[in-house]
Amino acid sequence: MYGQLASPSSSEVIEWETSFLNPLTPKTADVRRALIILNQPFPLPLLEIVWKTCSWRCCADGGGNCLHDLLGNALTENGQQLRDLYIPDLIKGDLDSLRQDVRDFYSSKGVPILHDLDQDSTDLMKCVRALEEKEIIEGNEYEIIFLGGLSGRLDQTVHTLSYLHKLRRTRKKVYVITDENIAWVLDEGQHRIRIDHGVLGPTCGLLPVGIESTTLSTSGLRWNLDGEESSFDGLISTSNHLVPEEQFVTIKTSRPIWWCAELRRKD
Ligand SMILES: Nc1ncnc2c1ncn2[C@@H]1O[C@H](COP(=O)(O)OP(=O)(O)OP(=O)(O)O)[C@@H](O)[C@H]1O
Ligand SMILES: Cc1ncc(C[n+]2csc(CCO)c2C)c(N)n1
Repeated sequence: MYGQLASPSSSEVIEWETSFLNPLTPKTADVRRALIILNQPFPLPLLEIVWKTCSWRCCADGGGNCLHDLLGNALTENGQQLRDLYIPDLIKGDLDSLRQDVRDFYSSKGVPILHDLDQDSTDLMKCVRALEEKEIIEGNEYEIIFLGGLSGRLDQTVHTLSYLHKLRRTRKKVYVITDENIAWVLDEGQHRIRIDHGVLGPTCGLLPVGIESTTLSTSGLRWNLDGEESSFDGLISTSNHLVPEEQFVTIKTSRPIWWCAELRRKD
């Protein structure tokens, strides 16, 4: 399916699951995932989980600072530098945020650091372009996990919302994960999301961002919709709840929407 449009046919139900967020799930060889670390703070337990599930890891410019600083000079139980266990495959961007000491550290570890001066694309887009080049060589599409990008600067947050909305046309699965949420775009059509209640919940939302309006029908939520119109200017399902007894949430939408679910805290 690589290189073709990812839009679903009208009768197809797209299946989603987030078992990769559960540290107990064994890594499956059939799904390749790429991690793109953005310039936003994230906690170590979350990094450990998303790092393990991805086979290609890239830092978008100042994302390299976040990775470097989070790991600090901590040692593993064997006395190894923790930082040495989290060496990305690439750092890319306009490099106006990557600090010199971080650049020197990762350079010394052999990480390619690509300076892309394009002033019409963001560091996030530059990293996706690098992944696309890799995919062309390998002939395989990766699922993407962006770490960060939904909080902080409003222009960057809206850019993330818009960019994933557009990526739905060419890619199958793209997720954004922050310390509080996992979120992704559901294209128009029918979706079934397997809910791991140990990882997700209790709150969730269906967000009509970037569209005039959509008609929504859902099951498995505390407040379901039944062919109702949802729009930015009208009804939006925020602060909805997953139902502990329900293993799946189903969503039928006439236009693309953002779906988000709260991540359960691990402390
Ligand atoms: N405050 C923020 N809120 C949300 N996302 C952010 C924020 N800061 C950075 N990002 C994400 O991290 C990426 C790398 O950020 P960095 O700070 O290195 O570059 P930038 O110069 O601010 O962003 P860009 O060059 O992409 O406009 C950005 O492309 C963006 O996707
Ligand atoms: C209409 C328009 N608005 C803003 C920018 C600025 N811009 C967008 S992406 C980017 C690169 C950041 O690393 C920069 C500077 C532009 N080019 N075109």
